[in-house]
Amino acid sequence: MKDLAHLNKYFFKYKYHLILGTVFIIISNLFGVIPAVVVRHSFDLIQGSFQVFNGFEGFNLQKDTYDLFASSILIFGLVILAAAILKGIFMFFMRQTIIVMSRLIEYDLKNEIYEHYQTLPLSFYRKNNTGDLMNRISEDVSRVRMYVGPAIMYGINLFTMFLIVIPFMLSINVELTLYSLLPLPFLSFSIYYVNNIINKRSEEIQESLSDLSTFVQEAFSGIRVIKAFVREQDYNDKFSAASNDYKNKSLKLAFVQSLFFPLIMSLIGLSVILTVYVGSIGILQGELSTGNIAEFIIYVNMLTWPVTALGWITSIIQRAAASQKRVNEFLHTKNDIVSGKNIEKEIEGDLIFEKVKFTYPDSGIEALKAVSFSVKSGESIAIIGTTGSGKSTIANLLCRMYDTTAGEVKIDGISIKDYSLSTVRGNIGYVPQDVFLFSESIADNIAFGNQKLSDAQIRQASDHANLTENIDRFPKGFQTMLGERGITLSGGQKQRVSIARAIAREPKILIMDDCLSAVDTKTENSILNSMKKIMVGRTTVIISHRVSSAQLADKIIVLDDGLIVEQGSHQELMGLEGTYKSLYQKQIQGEELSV
Ligand SMILES: Nc1ncnc2c1ncn2[C@@H]1O[C@H](COP(=O)(O)OP(=O)(O)OP(=O)(O)O)[C@@H](O)[C@H]1O
Repeated sequence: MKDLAHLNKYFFKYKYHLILGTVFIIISNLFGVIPAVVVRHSFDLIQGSFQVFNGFEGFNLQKDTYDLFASSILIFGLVILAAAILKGIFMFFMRQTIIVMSRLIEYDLKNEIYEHYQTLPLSFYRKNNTGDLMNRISEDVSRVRMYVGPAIMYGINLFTMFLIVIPFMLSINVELTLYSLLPLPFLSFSIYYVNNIINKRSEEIQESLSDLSTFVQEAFSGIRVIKAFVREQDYNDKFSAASNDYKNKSLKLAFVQSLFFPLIMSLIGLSVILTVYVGSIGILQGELSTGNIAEFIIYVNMLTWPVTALGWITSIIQRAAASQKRVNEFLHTKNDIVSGKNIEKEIEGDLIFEKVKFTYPDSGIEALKAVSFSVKSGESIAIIGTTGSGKSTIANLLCRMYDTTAGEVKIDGISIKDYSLSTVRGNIGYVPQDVFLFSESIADNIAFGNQKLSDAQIRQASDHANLTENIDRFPKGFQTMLGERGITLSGGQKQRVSIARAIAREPKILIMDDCLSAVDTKTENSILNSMKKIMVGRTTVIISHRVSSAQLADKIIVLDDGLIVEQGSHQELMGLEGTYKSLYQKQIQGEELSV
């Protein structure tokens, strides 16, 4: 329950909604009681009037009595109608305040979570899968909304209804009150119990449904492989099994749900029977009138829904607390990538790695072991090495996605940890190894690096990435949509859009993480050559498997298992007769063979 305390700040923010809502609930309940009292008077009036009416048998006064009686009943009817309308109006206001408040809190909470997600480091995203992140911001927030809206509303309703109705009942007859209220706690408990079973089974269904969706999504994303390996029948069988599981769970839920209403109805019926039975004894003893019984039946009906709601509210609160606990777990996750001095200044692009060690926190893999190198601003450096040697880790540390385990990364002689994150990342144009393009137009994907770009600037960035020629071939050119609703670019085209995006922001430091692996060596060289123009005045870090792209850099470092094994210019490394040279020869031979 203490997890729900996180929401108190929102109740405070929307206090006027809450206070007004409570007032509206009280007023609507008062209007709910009026008909019961009027019904008692009507019943008693009918009974009394009949005796008078019969007493005037044969006299003219009999008609007058009848008229008086009819007009009184009409007035009572109108009062009941007016009370019902007013109750309805105030119920409308009640929902317009409390349910609206819950929607506002839901909106704020979603924004709070989303904003917080964005501050969290990459390591957080490695640990938690996307489905989980999505669930907490959608499913869990919806459950929490059920607490801040309906549960609060029906909770206040229950409380005020009891405070208003019970004294009325007690003032008429204590014994009748006790008997008619007797089944209600059972009703509440049964609803709580059955509701919990329903929730548990619904969750199982939800899980089964999400398994089913994941299965279908994966099957159709990989349809090419399934068809190529003739695995359709196998997948059909797997789908039927998953679908069957979903069906069985749904049937189990339908069974409990079928019990739900008969259970409520029989307990309510029991209350009414007890009221009529005990009330009739009261009438025989002359303590009660028939009007009292009618009035009590209305009171019992009025209390039935709030009492039913009690069980429901309890299980909503329990679920909301569990959901808020999950939400809080993420909200309390702190971003450990914080700035010491928050320096914000123009940077030149001098890079220094000083005995940098780095171990990935989640896997414990030591990716870099005392790596030292430096690059002057405006120079280019190539990082080359076998897979898993730690090349991308260097890029991650430069973008400050992670902090070093030991040693220091410096930009312009100042520790990267002292700059504000936006200064570091705002000055870096990063082309990641795994290209990610948004489902937007090509122009929007390129301009992502700098939202204020003109069309001419977008075209220029695309020229530098050797991409324009390809784009001009699409009928809609730069406005061509990408992603599910658009076209699919080839691997090499995607990589070049990603390069254009990084160039477009005119960064001081450009990091290209193996981003030309999907183009052939010839295209790679022509891209790198055309990029030479834009590399002027920028520090460029080229991470690659290929010697062909490395040799264009002013400086090359060769990594092996987290250690720098060679460093220098292409000429110097060729002179060393070491790893670089043998890699060079192997790759040149490979290219010659493939020509
Ligand atoms: N996010 C991560 N969490 C845990 N371990 C990681 C993570 N990223 C990389 N590693 C591990 O760190 C080591 C270095 O990985 P890195 O990605 O830097 O290699 P790389 O040289 O860029 O390889 P490649 O050329 O295949 O991209 C590898 O052993 C890898 O398994």
